Amino acid sequence: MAITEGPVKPKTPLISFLETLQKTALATFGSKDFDPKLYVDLSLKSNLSVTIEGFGNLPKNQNGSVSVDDLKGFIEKYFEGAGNDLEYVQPVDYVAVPVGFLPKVKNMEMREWALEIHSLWKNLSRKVSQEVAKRPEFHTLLPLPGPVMIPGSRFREVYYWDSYWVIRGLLASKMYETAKAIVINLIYLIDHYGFVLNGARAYYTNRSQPPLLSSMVYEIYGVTRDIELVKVALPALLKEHAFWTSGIHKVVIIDAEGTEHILSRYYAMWDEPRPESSTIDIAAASTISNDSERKLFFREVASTAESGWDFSTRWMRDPSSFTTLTTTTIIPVDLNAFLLKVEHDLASLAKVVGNDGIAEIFSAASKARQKAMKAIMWNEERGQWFDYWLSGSSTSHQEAEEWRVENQSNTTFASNFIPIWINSFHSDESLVEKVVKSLQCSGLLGAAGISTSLTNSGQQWDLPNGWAPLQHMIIEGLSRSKSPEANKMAEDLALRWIRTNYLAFKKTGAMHEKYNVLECGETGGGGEYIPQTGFGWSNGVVMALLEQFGWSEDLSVSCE
Ligand SMILES: OC[C@H]1O[C@H](O[C@H]2O[C@H](CO)[C@@H](O)[C@H](O)[C@H]2O)[C@H](O)[C@@H](O)[C@@H]1O
Repeated sequence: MAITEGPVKPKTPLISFLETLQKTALATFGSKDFDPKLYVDLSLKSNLSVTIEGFGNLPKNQNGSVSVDDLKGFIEKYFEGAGNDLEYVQPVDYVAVPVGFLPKVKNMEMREWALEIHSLWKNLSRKVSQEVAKRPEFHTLLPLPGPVMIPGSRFREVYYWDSYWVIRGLLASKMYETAKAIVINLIYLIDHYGFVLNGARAYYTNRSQPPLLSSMVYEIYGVTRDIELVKVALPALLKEHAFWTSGIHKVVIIDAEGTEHILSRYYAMWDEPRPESSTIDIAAASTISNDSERKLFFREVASTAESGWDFSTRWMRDPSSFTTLTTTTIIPVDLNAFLLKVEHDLASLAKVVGNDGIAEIFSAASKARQKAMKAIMWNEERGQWFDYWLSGSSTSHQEAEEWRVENQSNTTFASNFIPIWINSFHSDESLVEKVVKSLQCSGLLGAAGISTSLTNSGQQWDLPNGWAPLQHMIIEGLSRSKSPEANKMAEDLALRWIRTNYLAFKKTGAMHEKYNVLECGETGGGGEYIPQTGFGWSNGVVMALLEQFGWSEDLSVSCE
């Protein structure tokens, strides 16, 4: 199904120019080690018009390149370095050894390692320079009211869903003020843009990322009992819920019994190449000759980025062809599980501030979504929830569609197990039993944890990569159920993941954003990881798992 309609956000003049610069840089420097994002993260030293004039004066070759010296000189003269508009800031609540730090980690070597990771928060902590608010048109970085934790590596700005696991780690580090400041920044984004952006950059204003803000507030409240934070967050969370459950994100499905269900999907307000990956997206679209089809493809690319799973065969009609991305026509299991969690959280946070009316509305909403997920996504024989592929008799995103058994995907991904993270699923013992069996023989489990998919496609969200956030949610869900078998599985998977991170850290001196789950201690592919800086959500997951499970194993034990 091709959905042809949908809003598109305007592009800023600075982004348009930086994309031109990015293209020129690729033609000039070549593709080896080329990172397109670097160019859209630069900030101006002088007015854009002066900069464009300076660029126009560079002698150009026919292929669009300029001389390497000319381009280097131009960039130096007219731009501040990428990331220079973010300042290092010492977190106010950082202490080298927090009181009550990871009480279950008794082993001295592991404690030292955990303290080393804890100390990495200092390296990832940033605040947006005041220059950004003074002259926003000079920057693609967006102003924010407080300090943030960035993922690290090439990601120089705060990210939405990464922040959830960063916060879980900060809570283990007893850095409650830093955790709250991140939430306040995300609320600020909702106040200004109507939703939490993918990340705090002007080129991310066309999409969000998996909605986990309510979970951040819920976790912080659980530890700090800070009612003021809940009061501030609630109106923003209500706005965010509306963003995900109406308009372009809303999908209506009529089940086999004729009951209508409302679910959600990813849908970016963008139909051009992503500025941070413009050269890559243009190359990917080179086989598409038709303009409107190219626009559809670019929307699918941006919508996949909204899913956080950029990229995976999960979203492709033909796993061997990237241009068959069709994310907007898929009802994703994980997105709907996250929204179910938002609804549960809103019900309980509303109660915290004494608003029983809102609590009732969201308690009813959560029941409706849980029912919808059962009717549309749950597969009793397989013991998993599956993404649902819309068949799309229409090009509108508002019309109801009838459920068809053949439209339920039958491909296993780690996302099929994410609902087990949600209380109303993991409290159901017979359901947990089925899910545990299914996960056990899913083929996703390896020496180093839970793989993301079974397809070795070369895409970063496919085999052989295992990602920290997915491990954490599945492990946490299993550990919270009453089933001893599920608890045992959770502990086993947690230790596999901790060990993988530990061995990789010893080998490379760095935390990585993903690991090869087939081999323990492997670092996984892609990206550049700078030793001693850590990677935000990976640090957070390890800290949270160490807090929950401790470490009782002999470090010399191998991964078999
Ligand atoms: O630069 C390309 C893409 O990078 C981001 O995606 C990846 O990193 C994020 C930060 O750690 C993470 O949240 C996401 O799940 C990763 O796939 C960015 O989010 C994309 O929008 C962007 O196009």
